[in-house]
Amino acid sequence: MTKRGASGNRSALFLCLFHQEHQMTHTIFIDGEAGTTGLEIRQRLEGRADLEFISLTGDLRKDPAARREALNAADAVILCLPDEAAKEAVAMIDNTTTRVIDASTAFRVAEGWTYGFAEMDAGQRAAIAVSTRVSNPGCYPTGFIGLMRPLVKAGIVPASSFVTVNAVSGYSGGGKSMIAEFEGPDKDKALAFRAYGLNLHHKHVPEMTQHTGLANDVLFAPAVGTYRQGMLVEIPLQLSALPATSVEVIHGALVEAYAGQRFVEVADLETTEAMTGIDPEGLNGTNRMRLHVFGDRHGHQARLVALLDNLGKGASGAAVQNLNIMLGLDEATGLS
Ligand SMILES: NC(=O)C1=CN([C@@H]2O[C@H](COP(=O)(O)OP(=O)(O)OC[C@H]3O[C@@H](n4cnc5c(N)ncnc54)[C@H](OP(=O)(O)O)[C@@H]3O)[C@@H](O)[C@H]2O)C=CC1
Ligand SMILES: CC(=O)N[C@@H](CCC(=O)OP(=O)(O)O)C(=O)O
Repeated sequence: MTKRGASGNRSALFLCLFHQEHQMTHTIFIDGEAGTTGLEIRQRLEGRADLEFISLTGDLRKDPAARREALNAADAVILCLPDEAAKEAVAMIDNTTTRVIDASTAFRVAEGWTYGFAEMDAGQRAAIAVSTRVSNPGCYPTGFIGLMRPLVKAGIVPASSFVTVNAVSGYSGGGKSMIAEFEGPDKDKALAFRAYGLNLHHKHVPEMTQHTGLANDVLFAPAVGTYRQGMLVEIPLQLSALPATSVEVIHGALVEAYAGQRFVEVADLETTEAMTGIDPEGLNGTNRMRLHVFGDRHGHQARLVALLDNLGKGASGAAVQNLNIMLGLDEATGLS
């Protein structure tokens, strides 16, 4: 491992470039590297001989000049910042070559950005591969869109439907401030379980609605629990309110939509019928998402449930998957 300035006099900015000794090919800058999502991305990229990293430490982390220089020196940047800082970072890029993956909510329904959910459509992976601006999906939307988009596309759920989604997340979903609330000195004051988003204006509603093709805003009811990581995203469906359908038809549509995908799987109906509960932490540490269709095969109701790690397929894992795709690599490099 050697350490050098990003280029020429850039070393005056104490901009440090860490790289492996051999065949360095792609230079990566993670803006917000010290945050919850940034740290997880860095861990997943650790030890990759094909990548070199620009890293800003100390006061330089938030220094506009140092960030501008890093953003323009990198081949690819991953923004792990609050929305406003992400917008600021994108505006600082004044070249046409730096490729951007934004983990925030800022650009998920924005013109000119590609939604970074590779499995959501046959052409999405190819679109990500050639895009210079990729917005990483939100954690809850990954579960919701994963379940709902194939059903709207197949006409099983009409686009005009009024859909509700319930969810529970570990507290790492709220970033450093929520982690401090649940792990800091006042942790005893944190509720074991709390419903939130009670004003019904959660920031994920636009992307959940737009990327499923639904015409009406989704009614989103999230909650957070006293555990760090992992989530369940659930869509309750009254099948009698839909055009003739069944648990088997819904399950079949999901199986067909995700056939051959490495990171999105559909639990078989025998498995879901035997389940008496579902653990939100069940896929922690992975980039996988598992979709379940619960319900009586001859019944009139179903509960569709996505299980994922909010920091895995819901954030950092997906960001690494998108980076791999954009760099023309096997999308699973460094992921499990
Ligand atoms: N946590 C999750 O499960 C998910 C998060 N996301 C999104 O990823 C983004 C990051 O979230 P998360 O990692 O949870 O948040 P954190 O609060 O844990 O981390 C954000 C980081 O950004 C840094 N930062 C803030 N403003 C600036 C700035 N102007 N310049 C440089 N650095 C700055 C913070 O610095 P400091 O350390 O000083 O506070 C912090 O290190 C958000 O947009 C979030 O919505 C997406 C999917 C899931
Ligand atoms: C528990 C919790 O607070 N979760 C966050 C969402 C975390 C997340 O993934 O938001 P983005 O994907 O949009 O960054 C929230 O509801 O705002």
